[in-house]
Formats: sequence, structure tokens, C-alpha cells
Amino acid sequence: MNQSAHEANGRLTAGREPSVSPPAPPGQPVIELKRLTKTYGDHTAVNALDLTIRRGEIFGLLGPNGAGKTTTILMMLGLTEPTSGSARVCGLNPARHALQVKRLVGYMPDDIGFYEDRTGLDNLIFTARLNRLPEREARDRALQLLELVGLSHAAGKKVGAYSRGMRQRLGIADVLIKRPEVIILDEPTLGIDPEGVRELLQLISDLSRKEGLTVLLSSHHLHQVQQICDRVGLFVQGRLIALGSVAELAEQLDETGTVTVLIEASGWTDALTERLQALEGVQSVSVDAKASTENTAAGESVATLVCSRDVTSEAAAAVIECGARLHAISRRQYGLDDIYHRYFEGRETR
Ligand SMILES: Nc1ncnc2c1ncn2[C@@H]1O[C@H](COP(=O)(O)OP(=O)(O)OP(=O)(O)O)[C@@H](O)[C@H]1O
Repeated sequence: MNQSAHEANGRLTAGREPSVSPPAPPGQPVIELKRLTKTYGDHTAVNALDLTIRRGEIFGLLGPNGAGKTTTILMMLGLTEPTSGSARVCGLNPARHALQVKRLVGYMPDDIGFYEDRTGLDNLIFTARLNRLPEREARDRALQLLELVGLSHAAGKKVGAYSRGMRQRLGIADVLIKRPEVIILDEPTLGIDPEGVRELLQLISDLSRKEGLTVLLSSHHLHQVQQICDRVGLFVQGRLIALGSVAELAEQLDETGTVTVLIEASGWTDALTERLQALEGVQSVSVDAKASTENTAAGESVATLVCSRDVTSEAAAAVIECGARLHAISRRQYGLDDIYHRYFEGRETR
């Protein structure tokens, strides 16, 4: 977040204490978007978006650059007005009650900004003050959050010396200061190494489960976020083109009729390839020699069978009958990347 966004998490809560409804019970809608639309001139950035996110859910809003994710978030926060349709966040209309919504929603933009020459602890205390926490409580809350996000050791270190991953953790602590009901994280994993990503996502997941937080995560790193999202929405050119859990979306892909079977075996022969090709429903067989490693024997091959039905057991029998040594056989589980590419086949996605 930039400096003003950092301050916004606090400043926007200042002023008259808003009258807000009590937190929605688990499973109740927290975010409800109906036909939400935003146009800029003749360009439609968000096109008739219908979406409900429930309390305690981790929801991934996924799509390529320019898909409309940030515009959607800005409308949820009351930072830009919809052209048509409606948004309700924690029962409030953000366009009319932006201050109240911002009291309940913690927003971490993709470009986090802090006071670089101040420590992590000082930055959090600053946000706590903006949120009108009493001085003693501000410090206690800041220390408690630093511990929660695994930054106690760096509390006294200037933020300018923090790594990208540490800044993201501090950003999460920063949005949590005001005890929000919902946190919205825009590209939280940007620029972090794989181990840092894993830890950050685990932290977000733990927070959601322990604190009953609703989390909206915007990202174009599908394979990263799919591990922790209860549901995802695939967003492209302003439209939500698929919605559901990763398993549900994968099931829909399976219904398109293609099954991929992966075989690892040694002693592969042309006769085996031909035998597999002859199995009913097998559309193609491609075989690659696998480079030998500590775990794989020399001469091991990996074959990919694209089929119109599941041929796993017949293929296993064929490998053995042809005298090859079967190391592994599995029906490929689709991940979000596969789903994404399948939906966007033939379209410009990046
Ligand atoms: N203030 C604006 N004026 C005109 N067009 C805009 C404005 N804000 C966004 N857009 C356009 O709306 C579309 C959606 O942009 P948005 O930033 O919401 O996408 P995004 O999915 O968040 O992308 P990214 O991952 O790159 O942030 C883009 O084509 C963008 O150029």
C-alpha cells in the first residue's frame, strides 16, 4: 500500500462512531454484489458481476492483468462508484457508507507503503492511533499482531530494511489493527519467494480459521492461492466466467470428457506404446524418457495418455503384460492452472 493507503486504514475509521449491524453469523453473506458494473467511457471494466461471499470464507478473485479485480475491490470499499448494479458489504452500501464499510474491512493494496525510517512496531502503533486505540492498547495490540504474523524478532527494525515477505506480513498486521470482519488482499504474494509465499498463505489461512475472518484474495498467481481458497471466481475482461471450489471447477472440466492418465515405467517398448494406443478411448500417447535422478532408475519413461474415459486399470495391465516395470500410474488431478487455461483456450489471457 502507498503511504496514503497505509493511513487510509486508520484515517477512514476516524470521525463519528458509525452505527453498524452486528457481525454476520458464520455462513451468512458478508459481501453481496448484484449486477455490479463499472464503465470508463466506452470501456466496461466490470460487467454485471453477481457474487456472494460468506462469513469465514477465503475467496480468491482470480484473473489476468486488467480483468477488473482492483476496480471490483474499489467499488466494495466505496472508493469508486458503480455505474450500475449494487454492492453490499457487511450489510452496508459502500457508495453511501464508505466510512462505516472501511471500519469493518481491512484493505491491503499490492503496493504496500510504510514509513521506511520507522520500525515495524512504530508503524503499527501509528495505524492503531489513527484507529483511535488508547495509547497503551495501541502498543499491546501492535506487539500482539507482530507476534501473530511472525515478526516479533523484527519489531525494532526499520521497515526500510524489511524484505518483501516481511513487508507483506507487516501489511497483514496493519489491516488487522482495527479488528476488521473482512480483509481484502490485492496480490499479496507479489514478489515473494516460493517459501515466503507458502508461509504467507498459511498465515492467511490460519487467521481466517482462528479469527473467523472473511478473506478476499485477488491474484493472478492461480497455483499459489488455490491451496487456501474455499472458492474461487475466474474473472476475465470484466466478467466472472467460472465460480466454485477448485474441486468443483475441476469436475466441470472432467465433464468435458477428457481424462489424462500419467504412467511412469522402465523398460518401455514401441509395442507397449502401440498397445496403449489401441485401448478403447485413448486419443493420444506421448512418451518421454525421464532423466535419471537419485530417485529414478535409468531408462525410466513417463507417458501421458489423453483419453475420452478413465483407462487407468487397463493401462496398468498393458504395461505389465508388455514386460515393462510399472513405477506409478495415476489419473491426473486438474489444478486451477489447467482449469484457467481450459476456460481461456484460444483467448488472450496475459
Ligand atoms: N480510472 C480508470 N480509468 C480508465 N480505465 C480504468 C481505470 N481504472 C481501471 N481501468 C481499466 O479497467 C480495466 C480493469 O482494471 P483493473 O485495475 O480493475 O484490473 P485488475 O484485474 O485489477 O488488473 P491488475 O491485476 O493488473 O491490477 C483495465 O482495462 C483498466 O485499464
